[in-house]
Amino acid sequence: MIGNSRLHWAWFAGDTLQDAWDTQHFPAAEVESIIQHWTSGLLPTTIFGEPFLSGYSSNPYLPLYIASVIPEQTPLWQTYPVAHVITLEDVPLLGVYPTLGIDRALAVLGAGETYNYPVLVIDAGTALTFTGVDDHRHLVGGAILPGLKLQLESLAHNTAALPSISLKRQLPNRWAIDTLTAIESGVIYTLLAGIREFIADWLQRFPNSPIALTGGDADLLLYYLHSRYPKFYPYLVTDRHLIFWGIKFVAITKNLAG
Ligand SMILES: Nc1ncnc2c1ncn2[C@@H]1O[C@H](COP(=O)(O)OP(=O)(O)O)[C@@H](O)[C@H]1O
Ligand SMILES: CC(C)(COP(=O)(O)O)[C@@H](O)C(=O)NCCC(=O)O
Ligand SMILES: [K+]
Repeated sequence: MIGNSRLHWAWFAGDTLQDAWDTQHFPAAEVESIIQHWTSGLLPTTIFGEPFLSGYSSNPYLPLYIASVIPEQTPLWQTYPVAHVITLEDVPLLGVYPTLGIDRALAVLGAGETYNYPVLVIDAGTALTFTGVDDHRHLVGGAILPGLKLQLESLAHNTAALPSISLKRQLPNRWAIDTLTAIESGVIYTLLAGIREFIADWLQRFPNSPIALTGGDADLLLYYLHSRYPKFYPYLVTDRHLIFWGIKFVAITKNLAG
């Protein structure tokens, strides 16, 4: 999965997830040399210090399923001889609109297949997105806002006095009396209040629907949500692999591997 912040990798043997990890984006020349390694059977076990297809060393023609929200990066990986690019047409959801992000479609499909429909996915990635589908796999809709890191970075980058901060696993004082806590408080409590509204509205329409959290900030967000809104506890799950479950479903049902 080519996301806006980084690449998300999963290695499947049959339909069993063996390993999952993230790497940075690679420049074109680097991608070319990675693919050369794969196709020549010389598989590096680490790239830039990240595990990379570790444990996998025999068959260089492992099929590669690609989903991407960065159009320019997709063709770089398509030079691999058994690359399959997953597009919205491959995803068995009804009522999608043409520009819906493939990550959102796959995550909500993966969530529905794993936790049942109807389902709401909250993806706390570069952007934070809500994506809901009903029990007929029909897209209800969703929303997009800047993710946690993006909110913090945009404050730091567009002001003279505000520093760049990262969030801790602890709720700040709402009524802060220092700058760092004031930023934390503003971003966290506003985000949580907004998320609460979306969840409450969703549960009103679809009582008992599971709500699946994914993306780089899912664990932190779940911690905050549990602390602030314990009544949502029974509905919330975190699953970092929703998109991979979606890709697996598409790959198996469409038999994309041929
Ligand atoms: N090592 C990391 N690199 C980048 N982002 C990270 C990392 N660890 C946690 N994060 C958090 O994950 C978020 C990005 O989520 P992710 O799901 O990786 O994004 P995307 O799918 O858009 O590439 C960032 O907002 C950041 O706060
Ligand atoms: C909203 C997104 C930027 C989220 O990307 P991410 O944060 O996961 O990298 C991506 O799903 C996207 O480009 N969507 C297209 C617009 C839409 O979904 O309506
Ligand atoms: K853009």
